[in-house]
Amino acid sequence: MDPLEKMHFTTIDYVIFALLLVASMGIGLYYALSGGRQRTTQEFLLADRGMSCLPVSLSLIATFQSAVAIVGVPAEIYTHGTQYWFIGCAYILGLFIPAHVFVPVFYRLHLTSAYQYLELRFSKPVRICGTLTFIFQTVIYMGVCVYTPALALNAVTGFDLWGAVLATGLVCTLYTTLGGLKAVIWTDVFQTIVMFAGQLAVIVVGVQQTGGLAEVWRKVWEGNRISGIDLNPDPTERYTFWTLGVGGVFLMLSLYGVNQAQVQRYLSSKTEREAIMSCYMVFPSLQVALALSCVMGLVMFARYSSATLLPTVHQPLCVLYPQMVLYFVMDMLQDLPGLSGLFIACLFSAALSTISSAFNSLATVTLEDLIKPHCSSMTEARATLLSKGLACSYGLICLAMAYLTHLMSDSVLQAVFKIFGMVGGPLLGIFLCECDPCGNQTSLTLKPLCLAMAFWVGIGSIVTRTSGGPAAVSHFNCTAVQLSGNITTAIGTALNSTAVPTSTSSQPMGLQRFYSLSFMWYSALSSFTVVITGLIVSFLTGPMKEEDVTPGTLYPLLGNMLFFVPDNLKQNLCCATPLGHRVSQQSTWAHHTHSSGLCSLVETT
Ligand SMILES: CC(C)(CO)[C@@H](O)C(=O)NCCC(=O)O
Ligand code: NA
Repeated sequence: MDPLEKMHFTTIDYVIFALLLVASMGIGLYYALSGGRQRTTQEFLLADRGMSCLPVSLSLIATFQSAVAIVGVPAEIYTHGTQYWFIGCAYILGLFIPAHVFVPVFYRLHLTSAYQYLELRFSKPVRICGTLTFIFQTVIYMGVCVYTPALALNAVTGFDLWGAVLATGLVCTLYTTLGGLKAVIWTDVFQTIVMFAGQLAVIVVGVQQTGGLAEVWRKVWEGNRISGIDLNPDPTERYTFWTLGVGGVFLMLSLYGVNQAQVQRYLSSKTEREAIMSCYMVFPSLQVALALSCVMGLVMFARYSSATLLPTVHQPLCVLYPQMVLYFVMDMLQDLPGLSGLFIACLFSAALSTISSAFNSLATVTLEDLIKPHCSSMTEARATLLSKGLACSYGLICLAMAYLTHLMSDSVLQAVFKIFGMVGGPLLGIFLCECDPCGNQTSLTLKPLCLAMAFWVGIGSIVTRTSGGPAAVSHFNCTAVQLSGNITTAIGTALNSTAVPTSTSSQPMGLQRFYSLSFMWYSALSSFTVVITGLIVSFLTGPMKEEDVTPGTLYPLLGNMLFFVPDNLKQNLCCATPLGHRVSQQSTWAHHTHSSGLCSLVETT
């Protein structure tokens, strides 16, 4: 089949896609009309703090599993082999630390916004800075999320690009504004199931059409796509065990530990135990999600590794990065009506579940951190109305951001990882000061400096196009066919080139070398610089006075690590800082702390 020829999309496919939108709207309407009918901010933004762990955990994975991962990961596996799969190792610490360090601290403080924590621990300017950083990161991210599936669908089926963007953006805005966080979480549950079903269907059909599991295995093995563990310490190497397993932990922490979208879900849990449980339950579901995308990449490779299986041998199969997966799916499923619709629904489910979380969490931080502190007399009814207005406005901003994404040209998965690292990394660094009882105000004034450095390496790599090794295009010998006029980065796959690509470019030198740092390290690098400069400055300027530390805002890291040391010795080491239990008890804690000082308190847990 000619890659430039648009593929057929039957009525059943359109119906399935429409059903997804209708069902999501239905869930939104249900929560607008049931329960407390979304008349308080507690219900609209925090689902009445009554959620149980199963929906919360599925919603947690849906938030950062967007169409970017669904189309980006298989393409990554196809071109670079299975090395990326090792990011699964980062999930262990990347979820264990949030469950036991961040969740208890945030939950016991009874927060609404994660950035409230920054004011309790440090000061108001730090909180504002955190909130603005989050808004910046999320607004860019949601543009990419809504644009990616629409572009892929447009390129392969000719479905109107802006029609798809408008449909997803508007439907999502509507159900988010109507049904609040309850609707967001329950649509996430439904959409996660559709997402898994769509990917599974493609894998099953793909394996069957390629000639069975053994055949798929033989082809990916012969094509050198199964990567062993790569322990190369070079930080400019795109994917190695270190970039994925260690750098990935920091990426996971910034997403699952301190990102408002996720923190809000922990806070909406019925009890602290449920919140911790939901974090644990993310682990298996996230492994399933990762395995599905990786296996899909392998099946795709197996199918196209041999020229004889290609529909048209004379035409090189060259597809653009985001479209590659969709091309594969449509090529395979076109004779099975309904299944391609299911995959399109899977792609849009992934997008909807991400942008709905973005709208709700953006409304929350804007109201709680930017507006409420200035209007203390606002009534509950007004605040709820305002938060609905905010959710709706962010929905419209999302459409504008989709247009901006249209003008960008980086590979989407890379672009998203770069944004997460550049913007989310420094923010994670500030939150990591949770474990540093001595951290003071002054130590955070250097934050802009660290942010500047994170941006320097990120922007430098975008401008010079170097991060994580040369672009895939240079690996393969191919004439790039441009499916869409606006994207210039094309990923080519030569028909017969199944050998592992050889790196052709010379070693980068000097600044070039700094820019070519693998983007998987961005989060780790920027959060580390914040922590290290923070430690040095607070050491030089003297630690924060004990009575200035808000009780419950410190995690007794040293105290817990030295669990084998007797309590009285720990007191002398000044590392037994208590963890507050509830905000209602805060006054007692405060009283206690002010009269006796933090060090004399023995940990009660
Ligand atoms: C968060 C991870 C890394 C977990 O595997 C993954 O879901 C991911 O790559 N997410 C970012 C890209 C996206 O928006 O889907
Ligand atoms: Na999603």
